[in-house]
Amino acid sequence: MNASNKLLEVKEVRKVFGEGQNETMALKGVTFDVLPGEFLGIMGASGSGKTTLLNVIATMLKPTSGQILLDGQNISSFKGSQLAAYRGDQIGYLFQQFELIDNLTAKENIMLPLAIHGINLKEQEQALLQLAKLFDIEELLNKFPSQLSGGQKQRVAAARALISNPSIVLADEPTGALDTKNAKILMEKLSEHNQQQESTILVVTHDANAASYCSRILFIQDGVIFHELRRNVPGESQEAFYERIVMVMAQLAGGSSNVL
Ligand SMILES: Nc1ncnc2c1ncn2[C@@H]1O[C@H](COP(=O)(O)OP(=O)(O)OP(=O)(O)O)[C@@H](O)[C@H]1O
Repeated sequence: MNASNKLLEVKEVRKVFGEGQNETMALKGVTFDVLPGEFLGIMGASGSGKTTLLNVIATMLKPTSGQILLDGQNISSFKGSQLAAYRGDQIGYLFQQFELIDNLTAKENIMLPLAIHGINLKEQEQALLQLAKLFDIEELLNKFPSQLSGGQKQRVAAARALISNPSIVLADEPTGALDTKNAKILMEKLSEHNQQQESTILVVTHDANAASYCSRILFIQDGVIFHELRRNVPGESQEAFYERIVMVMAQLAGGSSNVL
């Protein structure tokens, strides 16, 4: 761990797509830190820059300017094997549409990140079983994605994101394709993992219910962070935090600047 104890440092990150008349400035100087063990939510309207932000952290996009440090190391400068190691070992990614591989079983999908990196799968059985228990998918491990419900698929995908014990899990609208009940189950399980294993999770979401499981929420609008909510723990119930999130969202939708 670096001296500052910050896991992730996002510094003045800008991202411009296209040029001239087609230019879109998706991120206009975003700065924030993530501490180890945080469950951080990123909220904002459609087109506000949430996915772009997640993708520059995941190194799927290169920032136009600014820096992103993980454990003090500038990830934007990573190349070759260092970049592959960052993507493979340090990051777990959870997608809205699950992105499971159809012709692999649930177990094979979960183990895939380890297999790709030549890790001895036998030695990881214990980790697999723990995650399968947490996400309640023990009975589903030998099934193929086509045999699973959406909620089950996303819990398999969550186990895959966590199996390599990444430094940070990046989740892009992980409840976006789920019904209310399955969204709640997924967020409860992620929250349990975050609290028990002190995993660090960054989740982009439109959904105030999903966001209410987070310990802190950054609101992004037009490519800048303009508001932050922190759950007051201990003391504040999830319901009370949810109410505060909804209030900020309502003020923003109404164009009010009272929250700033
Ligand atoms: N590859 C791209 N080329 C050009 N413009 C892009 C590209 N990706 C995103 N943008 C633009 O950047 C801005 C931010 O997009 P982004 O996808 O990050 O928003 P978002 O907050 O994730 O939206 P949503 O909630 O709808 O997914 C938008 O104006 C979008 O049109």
